[in-house]
Amino acid sequence: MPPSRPTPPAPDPAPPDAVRASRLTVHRGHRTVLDDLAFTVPTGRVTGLLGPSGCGKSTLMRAVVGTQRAVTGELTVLGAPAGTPALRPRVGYVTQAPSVYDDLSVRQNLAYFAAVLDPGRRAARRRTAAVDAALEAVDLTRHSEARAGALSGGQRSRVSLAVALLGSPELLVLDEPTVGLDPVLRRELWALFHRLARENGTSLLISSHVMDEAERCDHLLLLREGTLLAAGSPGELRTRTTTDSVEAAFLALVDTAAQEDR
Ligand SMILES: Nc1ncnc2c1ncn2[C@@H]1O[C@H](COP(=O)(O)OP(=O)(O)OP(=O)(O)O)[C@@H](O)[C@H]1O
Repeated sequence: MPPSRPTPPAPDPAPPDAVRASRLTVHRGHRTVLDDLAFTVPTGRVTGLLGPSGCGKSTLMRAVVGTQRAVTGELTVLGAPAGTPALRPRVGYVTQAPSVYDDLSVRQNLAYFAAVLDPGRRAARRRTAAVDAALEAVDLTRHSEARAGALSGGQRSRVSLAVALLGSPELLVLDEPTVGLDPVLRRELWALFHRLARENGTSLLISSHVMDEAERCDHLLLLREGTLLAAGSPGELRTRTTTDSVEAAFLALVDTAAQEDR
């Protein structure tokens, strides 16, 4: 009888999704701003949240980080209900308005937030290392002594991003981080996002209303007027709609949705 072959080890189970939403609905005033959404944000990937201005991207992000009121449905973030206090150090959030102190230098800004996250004299060395690493990640080492108020808009938003990177969050939620940046800087930031996903296993949820940025994402959530038009990789969306760009796919999906509504 031939010797029996050893059974190959079972493949690693896929990690649970970083975010899972079902029946997610948000009312603002008398309006339904997000309407019955179901989606996932995969772990360790770059997920783009794409859609025109006013479609609800910022509202969805606020719901994920737990700062949005009147959220109903199920929304699980890193295995816990969105907004659970224990999630705070595990989730980094950068809003559209850079939150930096203008009268402090770039390094002082980061040192301040590092001290809030990791206080105490004994952590001083660890804080310096974290600040240096964050400065380097966003390519601001050369400007570390500059006063934040004297930086360009793009540099200021990179300071905000560096603050969000300080605690090495498992999930990074970035609201239009590349808006107003020149194409070279945009390319560098997208390279950084993919490096964080690949090397650190960070999950990133990044909003943009610029469709060509969609092509840079691993996974996409296409939002329109508070509803989810489609989700999938750029390739899947192009194939599904027999188009050759995510922008064309988006338009085809809008047309299909309009026909279904008629
Ligand atoms: N306080 C509010 N009360 C009622 N409706 C609001 C309020 N704030 C925003 N909205 C509406 O909610 C909708 C979604 O806004 P949101 O900021 O989430 O969109 P967005 O896709 O992030 O837009 P942008 O890309 O312009 O930032 C918009 O139509 C907006 O008019």
